[in-house]
Amino acid sequence: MAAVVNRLRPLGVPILLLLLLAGPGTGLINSYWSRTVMLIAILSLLVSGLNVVLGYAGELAMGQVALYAVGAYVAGYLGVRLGMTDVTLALAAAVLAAVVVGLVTGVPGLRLGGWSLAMVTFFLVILVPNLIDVFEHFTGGTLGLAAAVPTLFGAEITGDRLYILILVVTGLWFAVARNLLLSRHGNMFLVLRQSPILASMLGVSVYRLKLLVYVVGAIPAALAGALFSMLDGFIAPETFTFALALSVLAASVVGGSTSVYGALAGAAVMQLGQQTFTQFQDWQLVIYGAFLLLAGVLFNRGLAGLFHDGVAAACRRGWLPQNRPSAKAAAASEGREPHLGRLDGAVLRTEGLSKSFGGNKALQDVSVEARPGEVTALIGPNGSGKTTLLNLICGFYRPSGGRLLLDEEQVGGRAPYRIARLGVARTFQTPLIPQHMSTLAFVATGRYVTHRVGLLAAVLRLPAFRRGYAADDAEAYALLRLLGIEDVADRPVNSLALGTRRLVEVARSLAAGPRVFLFDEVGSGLDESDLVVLERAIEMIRAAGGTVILVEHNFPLVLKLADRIHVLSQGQLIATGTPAEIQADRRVLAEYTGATDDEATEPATRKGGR
Ligand SMILES: Nc1ncnc2c1ncn2[C@@H]1O[C@H](COP(=O)(O)OP(=O)(O)OP(=O)(O)O)[C@@H](O)[C@H]1O
Repeated sequence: MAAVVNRLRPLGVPILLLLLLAGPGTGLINSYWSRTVMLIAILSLLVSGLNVVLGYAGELAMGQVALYAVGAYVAGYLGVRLGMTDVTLALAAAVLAAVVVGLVTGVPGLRLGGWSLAMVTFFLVILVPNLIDVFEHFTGGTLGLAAAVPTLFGAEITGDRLYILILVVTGLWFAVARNLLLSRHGNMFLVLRQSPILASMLGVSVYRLKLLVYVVGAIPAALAGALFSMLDGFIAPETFTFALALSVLAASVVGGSTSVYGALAGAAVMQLGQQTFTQFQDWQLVIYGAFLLLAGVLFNRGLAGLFHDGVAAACRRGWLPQNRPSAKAAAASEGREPHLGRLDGAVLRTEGLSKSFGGNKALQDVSVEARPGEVTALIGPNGSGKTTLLNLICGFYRPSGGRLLLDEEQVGGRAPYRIARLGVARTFQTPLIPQHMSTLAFVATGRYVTHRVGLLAAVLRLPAFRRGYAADDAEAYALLRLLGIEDVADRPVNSLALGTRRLVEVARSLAAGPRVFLFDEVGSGLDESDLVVLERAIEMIRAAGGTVILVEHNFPLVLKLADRIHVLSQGQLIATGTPAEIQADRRVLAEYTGATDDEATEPATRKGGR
C-alpha cells in the first residue's frame, strides 16, 4: 500500500494539468477563468526560473523580467516583421535569444562575483524600457508592437488551442524543472547555495555551475515572454516593469523558492490577488513588500514548505505512508558486511610553503609530507597556521612561496575544484551542511564529479540517470552503514546533531573515493561513542591505503591515530616525529603548557627532520 501511494505521489501535478486541459472543452472553465489560468501559467514560468536561480542556487538574479521581454519581442518580431508565426519556431528563437542574453549578462556578472550579478540584472530590468526605445525599429518603441496570430503547421492558434498550447508548454517546462532539480544536479545547486566553498571541494567549478544555473533560469522566462505575446497580441514596454520583477520575487517567496511546484502556488496567489482586489494595482508595491516580509517572517519556506510540513506530520501520525528514499539501498545492502574498498593514496608534500596575509606571516617555510597508508597529524596551538596549511593544500589560498606536490606533481595555486578532482577531499572545522537535502543525498554529492551523469540524462530520466541514481544511493547508504549511522539516511541532513554531522562529512568525503583526506578538527564536538566510530573510520582509511592528514586539538586522539606528527607554532614547523618522539619533545610541551623557550630543551626531532 505504502509503495502504491508513494508511486502515485508524483502524479498529482500531471493530473491537475489534465483536468485543467479538459476544462474549456467540458465547459467547466469559462473564458474568464481560462484567461486567468493562462496568466497564472505564464507567471509561474517566470517564477520557476527565479526559483532555479535564487531558490536552488542562491544567486540573487533579478533579470527574469528582462528575459521575459526578450522572449516576447523575439516572438513578436518574428511574427510581425518576418512573417514567421509558427509557435515552435517562436518558442525556440525566444529560448535561444534568452540563452545568449543570459550568457552575455551572466559572464561578467558572475566573473566579478559577490553582488555583481544582482546589480547587473537589476540594471537590466531598469534598462528594458530604454532598450525597447533604442531598438524602436524592431520593437515598435513606446507605441508597442501588435503581434501576429500564431500558427502551428499552418493552423491558427487562438482560443482553446492557445489555452492548450500555454498549458502544455508550462507542463513540459515543469517536467524538465522537476527532473533537473530532483536529481544530483539539483542537489549540487543546493550545495552551491549553501556554500560555494563546499561545491568547489566536491570538484565543481563554481563559476561554471552558477552560469549554467543562470542560463537555465532564463529559459522559462523566455518561454513566458513568447507565450504572453501570443496571448495578448500586443507587446508594450509598460508590461516589463520593475513592479513586475518585484511581483515575481514575491510570488517566489510566497510559493516557496526552494520548491519545484511552489512557483505555481505563488503565481496563483499573485494573479488571483490582482484580479480579485481592485485596489491591488494602486497598492501593488506595498502589497509585494508585505508579502515578502510576511512570508520571510512567518513561513520562510513558503506555501510549498507548509504543504511539505503537513505531509511530514501526516506521515509521522501514520495517516500517510513514510517516504523512505533509502529503502531500496537498505534492502540491497542487507546481509552484506560493510567494508571499504582499496584507496589509491597519493604522497602529498609541501616544500618551503609560505602564506602571508598582508604583514601577517600565517605560514613560513613549511615542509611536511603525508604518505599513503599513514595518518599524518598537524597539531599546534590556536592560530599556529594549521587551517591555513589545509587551505593552501585545497587551493583556497594561493601560496606566497614554496611548492605543493601531489605525487611529485606541482599543484600549488591551482583552483580548488581542480585540486579536488585530483583526489583531495576535505571535512571542515564547522561542517558545511546544505539545507533541504536528505543525509543520503548529501553523502552522494561526494560522487557528483567522480561518477558523472549528464544533465540531459537527468532531464529525460534516461537509463544512465537511473543507474547513476541507484549507484549513488547504494554507495551513500553503504558508507553511512560503515559508520554505523544508516538510521539517519532519510533525515534532513541539517537536522542532525554536530557529532553526527561530522561523521556524515566523513562519509561524504569517502564517497568520492579520494586519494588524500584532509580532516579539519573532525573529532571536536564528538561524544565518546562517536569518537570510537571516527577512530575506526580513520583506521579503515589508513588500512585501505588512503593518505590521511588530521588537524586535531584532541591530543590523545592524535597520539592514538597518527603515524607521524608535525607541530606548528606561529606559522612555523617546530617539530616532526612519531607520537612517542613528539610526546618526549620539551619544546612541543612548552608550546602547549606556555613554558618559556629557555625551559624547553632540544626537541627530539627538529624542523625538517623526518
Ligand atoms: N583569510 C585570512 N585573512 C587574514 N588572516 C588570516 C586568514 N586566515 C588565517 N589568518 C591568520 O593566519 C594565522 C593562522 O590561522 P589558522 O586559522 O591557520 O590557525 P589554526 O592553527 O588553524 O588555528 P585554530 O586551531 O584556532 O583553528 C592567524 O593569525 C590568522 O589570523
